[in-house]
Amino acid sequence: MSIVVDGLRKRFGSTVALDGMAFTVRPGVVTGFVGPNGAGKSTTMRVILGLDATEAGTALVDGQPYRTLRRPLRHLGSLLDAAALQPSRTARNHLLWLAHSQGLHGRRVDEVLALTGLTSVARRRAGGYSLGMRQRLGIAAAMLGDPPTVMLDEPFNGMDPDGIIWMRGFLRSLAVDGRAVLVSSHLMGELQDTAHHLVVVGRGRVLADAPVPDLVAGHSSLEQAYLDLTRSAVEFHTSSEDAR
Ligand SMILES: Nc1ncnc2c1ncn2[C@@H]1O[C@H](COP(=O)(O)OP(=O)(O)OP(=O)(O)O)[C@@H](O)[C@H]1O
Repeated sequence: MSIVVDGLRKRFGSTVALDGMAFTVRPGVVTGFVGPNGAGKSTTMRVILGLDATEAGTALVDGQPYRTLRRPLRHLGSLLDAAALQPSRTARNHLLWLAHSQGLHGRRVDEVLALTGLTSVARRRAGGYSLGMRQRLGIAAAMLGDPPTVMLDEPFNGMDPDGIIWMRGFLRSLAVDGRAVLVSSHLMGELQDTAHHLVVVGRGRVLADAPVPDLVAGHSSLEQAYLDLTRSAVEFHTSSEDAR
């Protein structure tokens, strides 16, 4: 298994962000990570990267905590926040800086620029990029280490229709290559015809974890299946509501 998350628990003050989150992400599969606002998707991804601590549970990448991996970008490429870049650097310099800081060959920079369709704008300052272009740049950075596992938080945000079509094809091509892909979204439609498997979460826990055809069975559409599953989990979970 590429990513294994088990029994994660985390609170922010009285807010329960993760309440026993547990799932696995497998190679050759696009796993959609979906749930309403505040369900705990971003927090889970931050925990996987070792950016947030938990009160309980484990998150392993290739069998190890991410922070203990010697060359982490060669194991897991991730995009959490497309806005997190140095605006005065060109996209190419941003990637070159990242590659060098991680001991990766500069040659890979031109490959990931081509992979994400950014070659013609690579010498522009990243600060002038639209959100959709920043998402592509973030994905280019995630692909620098040619990782077998890719984790993207809301990569469709800010993408125009062309970008959305490109993103869908890109995600599926990663799976065809045999990579494990975890991609979050709070809009079911974005993952239609893209994800093979869905982990549906609400209030910090897994509500369903199944192949897309299994989830759709018995519902009029995938969207309806999602709405039925998450109906009881659309409000934030606070300790005063925690009656268990
Ligand atoms: N740094 C923080 N401080 C306080 N509360 C936080 C913090 N980060 C997350 N939370 C809370 O933890 C819960 C889970 O948030 P998280 O961002 O992980 O959800 P999400 O599923 O990614 O939501 P969205 O779809 O809106 O991005 C929410 O109630 C959120 O308000």
